[in-house]
Amino acid sequence: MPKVLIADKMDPKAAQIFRERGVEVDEITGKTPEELIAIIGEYDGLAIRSSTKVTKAILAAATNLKVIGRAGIGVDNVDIPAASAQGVVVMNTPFGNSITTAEHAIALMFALARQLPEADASTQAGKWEKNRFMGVELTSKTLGLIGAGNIGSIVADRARGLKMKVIAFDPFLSPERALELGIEKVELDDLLARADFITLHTPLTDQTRNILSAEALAKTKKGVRIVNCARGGLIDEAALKAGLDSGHIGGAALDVFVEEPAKASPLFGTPNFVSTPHLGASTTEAQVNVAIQVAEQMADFLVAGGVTNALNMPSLSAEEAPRLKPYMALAEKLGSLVGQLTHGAIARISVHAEGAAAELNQKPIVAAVLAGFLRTQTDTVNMVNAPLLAKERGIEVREVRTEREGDYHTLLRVSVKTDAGERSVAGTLFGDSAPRVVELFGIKVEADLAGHMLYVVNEDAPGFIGRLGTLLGTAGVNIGTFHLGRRSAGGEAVLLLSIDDAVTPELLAQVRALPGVKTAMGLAF
Ligand SMILES: NC(=O)C1=CN([C@@H]2O[C@H](COP(=O)(O)OP(=O)(O)OC[C@H]3O[C@@H](n4cnc5c(N)ncnc54)[C@H](O)[C@@H]3O)[C@@H](O)[C@H]2O)C=CC1
Ligand SMILES: O=C(O)CCC(=O)C(=O)O
Repeated sequence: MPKVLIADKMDPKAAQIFRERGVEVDEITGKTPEELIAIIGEYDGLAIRSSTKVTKAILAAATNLKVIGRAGIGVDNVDIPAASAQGVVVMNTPFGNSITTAEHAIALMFALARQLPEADASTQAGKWEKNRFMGVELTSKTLGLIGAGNIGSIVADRARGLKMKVIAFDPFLSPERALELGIEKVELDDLLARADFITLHTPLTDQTRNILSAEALAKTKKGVRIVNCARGGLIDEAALKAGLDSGHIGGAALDVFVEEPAKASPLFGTPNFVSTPHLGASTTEAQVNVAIQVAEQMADFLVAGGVTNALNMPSLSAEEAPRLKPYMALAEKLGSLVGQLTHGAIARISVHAEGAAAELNQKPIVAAVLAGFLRTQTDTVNMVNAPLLAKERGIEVREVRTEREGDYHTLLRVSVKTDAGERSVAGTLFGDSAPRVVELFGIKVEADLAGHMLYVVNEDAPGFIGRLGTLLGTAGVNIGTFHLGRRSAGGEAVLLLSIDDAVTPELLAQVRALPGVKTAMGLAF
């Protein structure tokens, strides 16, 4: 039974779903990295929010880990390249907390417009400072969105309901989508010059880090009010403090900080500064949503092989998974076969799906071919890191589909291009489930690829099979299955034999010494 660790506080629905789906679950929150390292080795899955930082060191100790599920959107607390390199799938829940976070941005906008936190503190301190707190209306003001994805779009919708004019800077926002959202797409400088309120809704990337730098803040309208519910690091905090102190910035509300947890900040205590401790996603509704979603996604993966919302692997629904499973087995075997039979640098691997195979999701099939192929070179490869490893090794990967059936109802062909040219192997599924190789470098065969195998290429001549059989019998090698194919009578022939034990170097030397043998190799699947 797969075992999952819930390492951050999560709605109890998550644990309930894991159990219902046959996944054992431990909830151990608030651990230090060292404590997590000590226990992570026993888990197949790790469910987190934003508190747990999944570093290289934690991954190195996570020897059984197959999936990390982030109950939320941002995955900047997970070292995704390290997870991918280790073959661990990383999933998030991209929509479950968007409305909640958008509402928090709107709440903070109101808090700034009416100085609600300061007015509250003053009133509860018995001061009744009615004249001190003069606010502004949101109606007719210009809201500048930086980032108009899921959350930005919801903020835009709510702001339009509040009769604000919404402009947005987002290089990836299409004019059609802007029109649909009823917002004006602008350049950043234009937004800075026109916005009365600015809210940020982008991930933290090299392009967005300090997008509100000292220079950008200097271009804003005097009195601008700024809200960041996305990620710390989008705003230069020192420049923000200077802008608030000088009065150029009329107010700022941060839910997120460069350093979290933010227990001390020069911004704390600054007039017109409002802060919350990364509460954007903290509503009952959002937490139930993300807990259910992350548990279902992780259970789908661990129990049925379904992949949803993965950041480092192609999607594969739990419904598709059973249909794809035999194809993935075939793809891995074909990849492994060409990997074992090919020497030297590989320039390209092409995966060609024909007939029924062409109707399927090709991404997992291609990843399985690459994993099978690369496993002949490294042990640490799986479907998650295989495309990355192939890229690192300079292998071009091609995907081809032909829906028309050829000789077989369904066929996968894997071709490798090396300095010596291009060669291919092909396989089909018998009864839609049993993988069989049906072509080996242009020679028709029909073999299951399983266990230990002896591969021999020889000149087709009478008596050869008898001599080989005698040699194997004398060497005490038991033959399980025997598959034969030839290019033409008297031409090149190929033999694939399954045997009980691994082929020894001594046996190979004897086989290679038989008259007519061109190549002999031991294979393992
Ligand atoms: N405070 C909190 O508790 C929460 C924070 N978040 C954060 O909110 C942010 C936005 O989330 P979503 O809207 O779901 O993400 P999304 O991926 O749907 O939208 C992000 C938008 O940013 C845009 N973008 C990317 N690079 C840009 C650039 N250089 N300049 C301008 N725009 C750029 C993208 O085109 C996209 O439209 C994420 O960082 C997420 O982690 C999300 C949920 C809760
Ligand atoms: O889980 C949380 O409280 C933080 C949510 C968040 O930042 C996100 O989903 O990106």
